[in-house]
Amino acid sequence: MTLISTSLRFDYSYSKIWSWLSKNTNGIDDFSRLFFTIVGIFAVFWYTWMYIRSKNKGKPPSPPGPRGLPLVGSLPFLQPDLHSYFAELARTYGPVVKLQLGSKLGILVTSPSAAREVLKDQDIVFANRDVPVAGMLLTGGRDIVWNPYGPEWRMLRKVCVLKMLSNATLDKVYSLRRREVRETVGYMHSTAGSPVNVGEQMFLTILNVVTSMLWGGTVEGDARASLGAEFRHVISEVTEILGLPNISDFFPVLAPLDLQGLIKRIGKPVERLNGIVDKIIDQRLKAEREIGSTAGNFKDFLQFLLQLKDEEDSKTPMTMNHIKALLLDMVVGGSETSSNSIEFTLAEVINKPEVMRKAQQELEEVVGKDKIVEETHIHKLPYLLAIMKESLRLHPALPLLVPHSPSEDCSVGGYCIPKGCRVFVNAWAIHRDPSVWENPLEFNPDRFLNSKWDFSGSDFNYFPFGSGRRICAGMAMAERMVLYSIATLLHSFDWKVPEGMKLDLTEKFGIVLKLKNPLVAVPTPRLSNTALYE
Ligand code: HEM
Repeated sequence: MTLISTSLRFDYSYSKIWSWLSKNTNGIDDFSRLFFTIVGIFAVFWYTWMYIRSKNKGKPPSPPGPRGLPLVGSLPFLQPDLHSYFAELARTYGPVVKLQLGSKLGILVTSPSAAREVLKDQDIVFANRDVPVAGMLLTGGRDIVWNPYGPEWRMLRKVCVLKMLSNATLDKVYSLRRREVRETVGYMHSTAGSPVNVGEQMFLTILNVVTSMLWGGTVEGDARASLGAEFRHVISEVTEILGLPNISDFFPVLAPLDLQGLIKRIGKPVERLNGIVDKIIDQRLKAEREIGSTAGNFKDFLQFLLQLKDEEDSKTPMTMNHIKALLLDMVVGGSETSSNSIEFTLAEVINKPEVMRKAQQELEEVVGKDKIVEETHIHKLPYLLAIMKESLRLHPALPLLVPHSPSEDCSVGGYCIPKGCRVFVNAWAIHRDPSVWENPLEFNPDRFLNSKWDFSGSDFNYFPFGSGRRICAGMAMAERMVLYSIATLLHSFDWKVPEGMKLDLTEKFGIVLKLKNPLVAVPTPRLSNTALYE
């Protein structure tokens, strides 16, 4: 009986659907039409949901995060200072946060244990980059910074870390660092009593060191000075644009429209940078043709790289494009990072006169007031090292590192992290975590005296140079250059802000963190013998 009535009901329903679907609208009942539409939609959703559930069975959940708007996600809510905005989101949602940025998924990592999972436990999985459109324009993604993890990246990194920026090579080119730092001291002495734009001076110093290491023999005299000023302009333009959220990255289909005009804006400085590097390489090749190769005696990195290219005996040969990309990495990656760090350090020290006194006292004991600082002194200056560490804790040059990207689906902090997303490890926020650091916002170098923290990236409470395979390739050079410069500036001068001006330590986010308002300070010579400033 039940079977017959069920079958009759089914036949009845079936014929209703059929009459509706076949548009046989004779006597259509609006109610059943609506009913079957809803049931149909519900069935589709239900099957889809069951399918996704069965596929995701056993998979960890997605990280929590703000809901965002349809299509654009959280893009309209991004704030200019991404590092502090991301830290705020972490306070609301936890150490692993999901942030939908247009069609791209961003993952924010803001705890030492989650950072360890990304940079150590799953180092290889996360060793890729999500290359921004602007980064592609700069080097075609073929340099160390943007190259995916693989043989090409390994070859470039080996050349850079083991040959060009190794301690042994850096020792060989100390005279270049010394010459540039002494020149800066001489300039500051000649204008003593007047305000100095510290960041600008230190940028030129570092840039001259880096470029003399790279191609020192080629560009000399006035050309070198004007090249320095031009480089500063184009490099700060490039790093500024690299740090801006670009709609073309979040909606690749819209990339050709360049809606914010960022690609157009970065085009000019990139063209100029490429033009300068091309010209320098051409001049060198011409000189080698005319005078003959100087292979054998180490002259500079360009000579070394051209030699490597000619040898071409490895499986991953060095090409001219690689050489250009490496030179650009050194110039762009090495200059602003170091000079901004020196500027932040000096600003913090000026803000704390007792720290300046303590550092100068240490310098007097180790160097004396009748000699100049040499790089060999820096290993004997523990308080100065503590000052550098504390400055990089509060103001890490790359506050979100260079974003990493996983090569496969994986999990972090118990959450599912999909392949290809953009992972921001917020070193800046971790360095200010009150559960790790006492009075985290206070500049207090003492916390690093006799401490276990170093720059090796083995402790995930403190990693200003990153950690793991993608750790900074120029760490050895940065450490020497920043310490040597700070030691020399504090040994040679007393520093104060100009009368009537206030020291402003506000930061401005960019791929490289900077002071919002450049540090302008007045140096007063503190060594009695003027010969020590020549
Ligand atoms: C105070 C100065 C510096 C700081 C704080 C710093 C910090 C960093 C950080 C945090 C990263 C990213 C690590 C990651 O993604 O996990 C990085 C990458 C890099 N840095 Fe530095 N850096 C500095 C100076 C330099 C210098 C002087 C050079 C070269 C002359 C340099 C060359 C590079 C390169 C090539 C990479 C990319 C490494 C890769 O992707 O394999 N950096 N740096």
